[in-house]
Amino acid sequence: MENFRIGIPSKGRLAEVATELLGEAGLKFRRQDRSLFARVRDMPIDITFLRTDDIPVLCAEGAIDMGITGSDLVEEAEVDVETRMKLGVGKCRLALCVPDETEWKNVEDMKECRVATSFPNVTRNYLEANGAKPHLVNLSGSVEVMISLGIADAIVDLVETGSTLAANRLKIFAEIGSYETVLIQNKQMRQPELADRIVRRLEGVVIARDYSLLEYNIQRDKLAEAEKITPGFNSPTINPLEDNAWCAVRAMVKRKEVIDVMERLDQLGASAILQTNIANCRL
Ligand SMILES: Nc1ncnc2c1ncn2[C@@H]1O[C@H](COP(=O)(O)OP(=O)(O)OP(=O)(O)O)[C@@H](O)[C@H]1O
Ligand SMILES: O=P(O)(O)OC[C@H]1O[C@H](OP(=O)(O)OP(=O)(O)O)[C@H](O)[C@@H]1O
Ligand SMILES: [Mg+2]
Repeated sequence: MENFRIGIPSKGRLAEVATELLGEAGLKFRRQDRSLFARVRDMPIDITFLRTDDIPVLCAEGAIDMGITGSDLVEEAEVDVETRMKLGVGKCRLALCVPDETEWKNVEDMKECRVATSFPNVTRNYLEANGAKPHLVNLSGSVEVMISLGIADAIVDLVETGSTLAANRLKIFAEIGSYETVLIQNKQMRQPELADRIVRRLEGVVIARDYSLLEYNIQRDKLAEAEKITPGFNSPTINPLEDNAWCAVRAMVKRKEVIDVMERLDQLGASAILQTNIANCRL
């Protein structure tokens, strides 16, 4: 049987993100200079390096069995693929943006305007659903300068920090959607067991990146309250201590909440509160 194929971006901001994720999930490969293929060590899998925006259609057509790309590009491609999981990286929003000093009050006002974008399908669907029939100017990049070049009145583009908008004296008028990097798969999967194995491995890495392990000692009569602060992924692990009035608790906590949770445990009277980062996990 032919090797299973995973398509990942050959360049751009998602190229390294995808390689790193797969590597942490134990799918190791080395890309030779400019080569379009790499074989995964000890697994019947080939990695194909592709343009990020071609990955959805190539996956739908069966050129690759799975792919890593942006969910914005999946939506724009309007193809029939299955999204297996969100990868917790590459988060951004697609927004309709206008000059800072705009006089428009809402999207319906923008009936006859010219909109520059590299997302024509999503843009048309959104504007038509909101009662506007725009003239679309289709571009593949540098969309933000099109208003000052005089060829558009508004743009639809990705926003992450908002610094590109600010630099061009633009502001968000309406948010169209939130997106992130995803793992997609062809609908007629030839090797579903292998696909599930890859998903499980990636889940281990994605969840581990998102959580820390918190351990602490707490008086038994305060345990119920402590458990409310750290309910864990399923439930916390409780162990007895030599002093019967105390017990040890171990629970997974969202990394971005760790500081706040530690503070609340401290206030409750917990001691020896330790945070450990998790490299990988199976839950
Ligand atoms: N700030 C951002 N701007 C654009 N895309 C982002 C941003 N943050 C995350 N992404 C995601 O990355 C995808 C773009 O990936 P791509 O491989 O084209 O990277 P790139 O760095 O924009 O490359 P290029 O220089 O070819 O434009 C988007 O479709 C989106 O899913
Ligand atoms: O909100 P921000 O953090 O400023 O990020 C958003 C900007 O980043 C992307 O451009 P990119 O760097 O991919 O350049 P490109 O236009 O050449 O694709 C995107 O198209 C926006 O212009
Ligand atoms: Mg780009």
